[in-house]
Amino acid sequence: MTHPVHPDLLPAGVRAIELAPGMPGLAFSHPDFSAVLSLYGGQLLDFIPAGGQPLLYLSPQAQLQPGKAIRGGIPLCWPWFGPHPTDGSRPQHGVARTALWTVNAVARSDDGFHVSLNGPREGELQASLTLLLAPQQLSLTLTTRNLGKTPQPLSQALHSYVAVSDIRRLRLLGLAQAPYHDKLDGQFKRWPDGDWMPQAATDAVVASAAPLQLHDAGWQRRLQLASSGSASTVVWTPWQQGAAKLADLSADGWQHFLCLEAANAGADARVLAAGEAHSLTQQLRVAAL
Ligand SMILES: O=P(O)(O)OC[C@H]1O[C@@H](O)[C@H](O)[C@@H](O)[C@@H]1O
Repeated sequence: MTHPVHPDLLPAGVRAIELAPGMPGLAFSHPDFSAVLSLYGGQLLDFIPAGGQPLLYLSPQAQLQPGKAIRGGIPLCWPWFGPHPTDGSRPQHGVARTALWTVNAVARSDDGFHVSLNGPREGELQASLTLLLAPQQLSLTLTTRNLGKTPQPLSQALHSYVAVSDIRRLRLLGLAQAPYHDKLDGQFKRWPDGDWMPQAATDAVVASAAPLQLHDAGWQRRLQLASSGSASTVVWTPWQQGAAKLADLSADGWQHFLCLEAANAGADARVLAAGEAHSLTQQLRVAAL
């Protein structure tokens, strides 16, 4: 395969790679971190602070195959989150994660690497993505523009698979008392008070975009998550029984991630007016516990 990005256009520390046949990517190497971005899906797959544990979980069983979604990293659910609102034949979580994205620009500054990608067009909606990969921190902004003449619905998520030492050794702070839709039983509930410790399968669309902290006792690490352009957060873990139904997760894979997704989902789905653009951002920062 000829890589879509000519190596001469890439700054020092960035390499054009092929993740699998037909799946081009970029590999970033910086004194303070390394990262891998798949152009298939516009999906950041890996981000590892130097000498530290990975920030993102990528399933060793992930299928790197055109037509399949990659299990791990930060999949982009766009321009609908979950099942298509009216057409059950369309793919779960939209079309962005199985589309080939193109590189608009890659630059290096004192902050780190700045990447801008162009994504698919679906109907009248056009996607683009910017990433900042910096020491101890990454930030993604998914922008949607309505190129048409009529209002267009949009729901989406930056579906981050946060890598963890052991899901049973976590405390999540920031969602106490927030209303949420429990997708497992269809009920509307309130998030429990105090710190939350995952203890069972969870699939929640929480009506909150408050900053989150994830304390990981096993890795002695604190992750800070913040978002903008969002009023909803999705918290998902399949736990053991749910994971057993996912062919692209190993038997113990569920123990090693918690999905914390900056979203426009549920009641937070948007309608973009003709010509309007909307940006959804998620920022993840690592600190010691
Ligand atoms: O298996 P997929 O399509 O990547 O989806 C994984 C999960 O993604 C979450 O965001 C959804 O809330 C869950 O319902 C879903 O099961």
